[in-house]
Amino acid sequence: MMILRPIQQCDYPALLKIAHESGHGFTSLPNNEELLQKKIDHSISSFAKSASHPGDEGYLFVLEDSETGEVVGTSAIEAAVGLDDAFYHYHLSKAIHSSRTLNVYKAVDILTLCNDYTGATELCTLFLKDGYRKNNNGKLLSKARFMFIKQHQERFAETVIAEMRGVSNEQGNSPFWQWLEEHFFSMDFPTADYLTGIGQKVFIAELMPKYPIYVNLLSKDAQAVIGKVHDNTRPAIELLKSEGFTFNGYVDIFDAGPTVEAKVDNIATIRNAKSFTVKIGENSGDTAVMLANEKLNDFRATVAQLNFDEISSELTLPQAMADALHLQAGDIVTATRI
Ligand SMILES: CC(C)(COP(=O)(O)OP(=O)(O)OC[C@H]1O[C@@H](n2cnc3c(N)ncnc32)[C@H](O)[C@@H]1OP(=O)(O)O)[C@@H](O)C(=O)NCCC(=O)NCCSC(=O)CCC(=O)O
Ligand SMILES: NC(=[NH2+])NCCC[C@H](N)C(=O)O
Repeated sequence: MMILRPIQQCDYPALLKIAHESGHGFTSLPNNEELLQKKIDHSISSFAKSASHPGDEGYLFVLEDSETGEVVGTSAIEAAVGLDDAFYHYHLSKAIHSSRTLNVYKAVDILTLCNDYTGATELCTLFLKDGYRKNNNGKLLSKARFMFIKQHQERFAETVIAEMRGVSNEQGNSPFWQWLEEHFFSMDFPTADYLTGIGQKVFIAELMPKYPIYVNLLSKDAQAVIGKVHDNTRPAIELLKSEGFTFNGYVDIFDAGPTVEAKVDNIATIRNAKSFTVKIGENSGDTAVMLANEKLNDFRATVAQLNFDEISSELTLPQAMADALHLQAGDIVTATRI
């Protein structure tokens, strides 16, 4: 069984390995042992804390193969971004340059530096090991976060965003960054991304062009990747689109990857998931169902093929599955088709 749960101290070696495997542009998992250890500590204290509104909490989940005990993936939620450091985006908008007299009409795209998503909840750190990219594992990692948000809405903001990894190659060259580097910085993309990941984002943003940039003045290669995702990130953005997330013109200031957004009440899993009372017994069906207990620091979620009656107020779970989800007969489980 694949079980999603909050990260624990003993997961440190697995997290270090994932930080290595996730590669360039995966900002939230830099190869920095001290920072990764801090992330674990911060997550454990966030799950343990009582919170009545979104603050600086960060919730880091891991996916464990219960048969082998191996940790094969991560996903995370930042309760509110930009509350103690500035959180930047470029916003893509249009300006019309027209002259009736000369019969000229031109619509030009403009990138403007902004902090519009300050206070939003951010989904991040979605990564699944190669051999495990099958059997709904990616869906579980991405979507179980919405069950957690549904159960603890007071801990999260009304707007939920995700910054998707933008285009860069294996060596870590990003066409958008290339242009910035040439004109404003003397630092490569992996270094800028690394500094952001370890929290030195403000220092970099100070060097960014402050005034709006006309997109048609950028190199053709830079223009071509604005709002485009890294090939490996296509499944991640598809998963969010299936939940109702949309692109509203906000892009990353370094690689121009798109940020997608949804209002919490419009997220499909949050709308569709329901609470059921657990019954213990045999259940062999063919509906793929995502299930989660309703605990905080003992949160557990999985996906299983079940006989699933959405109208009923009860859901029958085999003993082994109930055990893996830390549930007993009579407990409440959140469930939805996946
Ligand atoms: C993102 C995951 C975890 C997703 O796992 P899987 O690859 O197993 O997912 P999947 O179930 O196969 O695919 C999910 C959906 O995307 C569709 N899909 C897959 N590949 C596609 C492609 N090339 N183009 C269009 N759609 C595609 C599938 O058909 C499926 O939709 P249907 O079910 O409809 O068929 C993994 O790919 C991964 O670890 N990627 C590398 C790391 C990465 O770039 N992570 C995102 C960073 S950005 C981030 O972390 C913020 C975002 C966030 O936190 O959510
Ligand atoms: N445009 C970017 N590179 N943004 C960061 C993308 C990666 C992802 N949001 C993370 O958690 O690290």
